[in-house]
Amino acid sequence: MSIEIPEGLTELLQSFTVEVLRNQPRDLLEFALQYFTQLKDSETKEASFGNDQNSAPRPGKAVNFIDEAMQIDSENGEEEDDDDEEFIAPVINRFIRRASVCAEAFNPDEDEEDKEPRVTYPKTDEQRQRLQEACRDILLFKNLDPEEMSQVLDAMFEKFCTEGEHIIDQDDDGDNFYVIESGTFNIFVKVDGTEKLVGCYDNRGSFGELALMYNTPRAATIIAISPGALWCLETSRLHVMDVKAFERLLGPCMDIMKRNIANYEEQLVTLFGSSPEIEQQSA
Ligand SMILES: Nc1ncnc2c1ncn2[C@@H]1O[C@@H]2COP(=O)(O)O[C@H]2[C@H]1O
Repeated sequence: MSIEIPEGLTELLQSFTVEVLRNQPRDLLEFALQYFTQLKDSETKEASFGNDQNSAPRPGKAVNFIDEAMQIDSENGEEEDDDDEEFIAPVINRFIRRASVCAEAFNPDEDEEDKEPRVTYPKTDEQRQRLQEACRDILLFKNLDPEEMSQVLDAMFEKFCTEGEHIIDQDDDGDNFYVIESGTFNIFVKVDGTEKLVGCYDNRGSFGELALMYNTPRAATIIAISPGALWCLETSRLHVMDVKAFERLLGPCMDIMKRNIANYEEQLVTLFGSSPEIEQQSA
C-alpha cells in the first residue's frame, strides 16, 4: 500500500518541531495552537497583500517574525527572559522558505528542468580526500547516503583564511555552514553588550549551523587565530539534495541542534553565570 504524503506536510512538521525544540513549551497543545494560528494569520495577510504578480508566497517573506521574536538584544535580554510564559513567535526556517519557492513553481513535468542547476565545485582527488576526511565526523551529515554525501561534497568549496580574519560576525545573516579542515578559531559571544571569548575550535569541527537551521542572525563571532582552511557549504546549495535527503539531514539535525544549543548555553553559564542570548533563542 502506498501512502501519499501531502505536499508541504514534511516541511510544516519539521518547522513546528524545530520551534518546539527551541521554545521547549510547557503546554505543547497550547503552543501548537498558537504556532499554527499565527502561521495561518500570516499566510492570510500575505494573501491579502498579494496581487497578480506576487500572490504566491514571496521567498523569504512567507512568515518572518525574526525581527520581533528573535532579535538578539543583550540590553533588554534579561527582562525578556523573566517572562517564561511569553509566546515566542515562530520563525520559519530556510527549509520552509525554500518549500514556498518550490511550491510556487511546482509542476511535476517541469520540475526537473526548473531546478536550479546543481553547483559543483571541481576538486582534485587530493582535495576531495581532505574534504572527506574533514567531514567524516560531522554529525549533520551522518544520515546521508553515499550518493547524497557525494552531492554535498561536490557543493562545498575550499576557503583559506588568514590570522585575524572574521569568518562570521554575530548578528549577520547566515550564508555558509563551515567545516574546519585546519586552523584555530576563537568563538566570541556578546554578553551584556560586550564580546566575550567563549571557546575555540582547534583544527576540527564545524560551525554556522544555527543560522542555517533556524534562519536566525548569527549567534556568535568566529575569528581565525591562525591561518586555516575551511570547507564551506552555501546554505542555499542544500537543495542539491532531494526531499528525502533533506528529511534525513533534518531528522538528526533536530537532535544535534538541541544538543548544540544546550552545550552553548552550558558553556556561557559556566563562564558568565547566565546566557541571555542563547536563552532567548531556545527558551
Ligand atoms: N556559545 C555559542 N553560542 C552560539 N554559537 C556558538 C557558540 N559556540 C559556538 N557557536 C557556533 O558559532 C556559530 C555562529 O554562527 P551560527 O549562529 O550560524 O552558529 C553558531 C555555532 O555554530
